[in-house]
Amino acid sequence: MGIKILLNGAGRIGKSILKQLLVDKKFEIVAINDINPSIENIVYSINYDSTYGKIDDKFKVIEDNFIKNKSSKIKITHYKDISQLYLDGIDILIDCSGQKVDILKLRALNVKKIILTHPEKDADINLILGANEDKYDRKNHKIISTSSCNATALLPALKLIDNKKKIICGDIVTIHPLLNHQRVLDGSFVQSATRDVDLNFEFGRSSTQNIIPSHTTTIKACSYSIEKFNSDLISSNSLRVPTDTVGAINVTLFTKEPSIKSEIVNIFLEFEKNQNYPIVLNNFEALVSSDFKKERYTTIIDHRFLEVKNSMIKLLLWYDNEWGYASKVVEILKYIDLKKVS
Ligand SMILES: NC(=O)c1ccc[n+]([C@@H]2O[C@H](COP(=O)([O-])OP(=O)(O)OC[C@H]3O[C@@H](n4cnc5c(N)ncnc54)[C@H](O)[C@@H]3O)[C@@H](O)[C@H]2O)c1
Repeated sequence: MGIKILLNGAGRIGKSILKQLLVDKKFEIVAINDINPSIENIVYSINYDSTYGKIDDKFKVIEDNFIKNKSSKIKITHYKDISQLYLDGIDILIDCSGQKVDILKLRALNVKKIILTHPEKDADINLILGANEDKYDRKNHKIISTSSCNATALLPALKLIDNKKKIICGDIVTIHPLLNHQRVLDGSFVQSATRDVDLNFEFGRSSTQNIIPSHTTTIKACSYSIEKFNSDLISSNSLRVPTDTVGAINVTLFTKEPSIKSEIVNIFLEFEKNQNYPIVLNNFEALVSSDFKKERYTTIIDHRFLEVKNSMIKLLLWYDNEWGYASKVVEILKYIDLKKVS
């Protein structure tokens, strides 16, 4: 029997996690909670997806709020308040609802672990593989944030360079696909509690017709995992672009030690050879964003654009912000190794 999981929120990230866990026998998604009141629509949106295609083993609605395919049977509920969820027999609750959570309410829930798919400074740990997994305390950490897609991509690269060359300052620009909280055509402003987006006028503009500049919480999210990588050290902003998935980050770093290009190239080549999880991938080919769709590696260094000038290092990173990030959530589920908890 697999580790039993309840997924709260079956949107872009929830469904990517679901599809990756469906083929992993260690885990069993036994319940999905989503405020979408239509169980038929939930099934439809799992079976068919414009970004990643349709699934072979399709789900059907069966009696009593259950959905089923050849391998799984999942209970569907529609509670808005996370503390109303029926958690009997659930080992892990994964929250992908995009709603701000009350940490005290979460701590009271009767499950072994709670995974939050957004950065959360009050979580027990904001865990990024390749950055701070050694700080995970199996016994005492119950609420685990898996940070953001951008921080998951960026922090392993920052840490690798800092270890060898000591970063003294830098700047990043995230080039990010559109997200469900934006508007298709021009509309009213947008707010998003978990993304620290408050009254954002630009996100109320058409996501398909514009490159939209905005602030990004990437560096703040990095600082929740490793404190020194904060906005005093690194400035940031973001450009939202009209593509469905796969983001890029343009990174400029100034280091205490000057470098030559081959040293920086070698840092990433070495890490790729010795890593325990799919984190760093080195790309030398003439690829574009859609070539990285469904890629599980989340710090993809594009060596065509790696530049070194004395103490300045310039990098271009790629990552699939949905599938790649979800695959890290799945790796983290394995890393926290529930069998050793009880
Ligand atoms: N999309 C990305 O690229 C990405 C990457 C990393 C992390 N995240 C984070 O993952 C979370 C979800 O993002 P998303 O892009 O999947 O959003 P989404 O809007 O596609 O999905 C959110 C889902 O949660 C449901 N929901 C809303 N309120 C709920 C509630 N109170 N209880 C239960 N379900 C509720 C919605 O009906 C929807 O199905 C956010 O916190 C986001 O910051 C997103």
